[in-house]
Amino acid sequence: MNSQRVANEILDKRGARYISRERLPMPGDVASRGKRLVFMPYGNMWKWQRKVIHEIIGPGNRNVFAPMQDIESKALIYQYLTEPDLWNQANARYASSLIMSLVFGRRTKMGDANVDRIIETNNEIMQMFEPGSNLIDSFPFLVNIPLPHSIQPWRWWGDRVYKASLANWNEEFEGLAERQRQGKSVTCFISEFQRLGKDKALDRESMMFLGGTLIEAGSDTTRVALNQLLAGVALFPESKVQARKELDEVCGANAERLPDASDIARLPYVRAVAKEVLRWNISLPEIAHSLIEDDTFEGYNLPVGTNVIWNSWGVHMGASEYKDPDRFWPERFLNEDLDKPIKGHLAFGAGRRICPGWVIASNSLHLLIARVMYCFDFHPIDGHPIPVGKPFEIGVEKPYEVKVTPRSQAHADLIQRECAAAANIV
Ligand code: HEM
Repeated sequence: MNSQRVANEILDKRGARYISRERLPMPGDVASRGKRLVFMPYGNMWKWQRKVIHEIIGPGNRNVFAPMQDIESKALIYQYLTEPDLWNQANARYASSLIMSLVFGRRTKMGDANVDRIIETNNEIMQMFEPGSNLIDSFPFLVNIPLPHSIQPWRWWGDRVYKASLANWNEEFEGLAERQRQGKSVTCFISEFQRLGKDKALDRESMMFLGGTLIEAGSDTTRVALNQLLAGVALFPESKVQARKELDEVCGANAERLPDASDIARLPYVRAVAKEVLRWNISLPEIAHSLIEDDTFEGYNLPVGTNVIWNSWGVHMGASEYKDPDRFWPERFLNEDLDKPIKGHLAFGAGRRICPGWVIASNSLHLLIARVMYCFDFHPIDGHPIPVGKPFEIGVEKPYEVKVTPRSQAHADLIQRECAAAANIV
């Protein structure tokens, strides 16, 4: 699907039909045993898990998790101030720590061993998406042939990733159980899940996959969005000037105080930046939906089982969809849909499989953008042009070079005063 019009017609308006996922035997069956929500076909288990996620981290509970967004964004800007060259690792730490706090109630530092292992297995899952990376996604019938394990190399890889994922998540479950025994646990997705008795409905392995999938789905995406922000502001500094007009009005032109969550309603430009960050030079891949009954669309016959996918780069960077698409220009989102974070782009997908973390993700972005744009300047570095016009690399290495500096001494002092404690992760 090469336009938002068609994607919305199909995925939104006819969403109940386009609700399943493309069958990907390697990441879905072998490496997940059908238990990773992202690859799960439509059915009772998928419906139940989506409902529980909505209940626990949906719009009704946004305030429960707001303190985590507050403390992690403070820790991030403190790291920008004190270790500016490590901005990429700071972004990764922020994203991992936020989602880990949300799911297991545990903050994480740079170089956290289990986070690194989780990122590694997640990268392997992403590699499984790449065309030609494995035989069974091209020839799915192979997965059902009872061949000896020794002649199925795809199973060696898939089984290893499956076992590694479970071992990583088991460590988090054990850690949480220990904190609960010691009376040191904080409210998080899994503790709410247990409090509501939802754990009674799932075997332990499925519960581990549910928690683990949230970690996987919520960390890289947030990190990549942050990388877009820094590049967009560095290349198009007029966005910073506009953002600061409203930020200075609300928080003072001389670093009087940090923006906080209660300011966001008065910061429309910041909310527009969040949408532009998700659109501009989009780097994350899309995931196909699959049709559960026959359909016809504008002359095409689409039988049950057809996979449909939106062309994320083509839509978001296409001149037929957006004026001057290469320009990081948040003003384009200052319209009647500004307060609908999922409208005007497809970065969270669409329809019944739309990202269930979009409320949390949007709130995180709003607070972060307000604080980062209020306090920091970003500049391209001579001899290291920021490569736009194709998606940034989404691996853990720096996708580009950028210079991070505090906006003024007063802003640096403000960060020292208000954020040092948040960066002290024990
Ligand atoms: C900037 C941040 C994020 C972006 C850009 C993003 C984007 C996406 C996209 C494009 C999809 C596929 C949607 C579709 O098929 O229509 C998705 C699915 C998903 N996302 Fe996110 N996401 C983000 C953050 C999060 C967070 C914070 C969480 C968890 C708290 C999360 C959990 C999930 C899950 C569980 C799925 C699978 C849904 C399903 O298959 O039914 N995401 N996300």
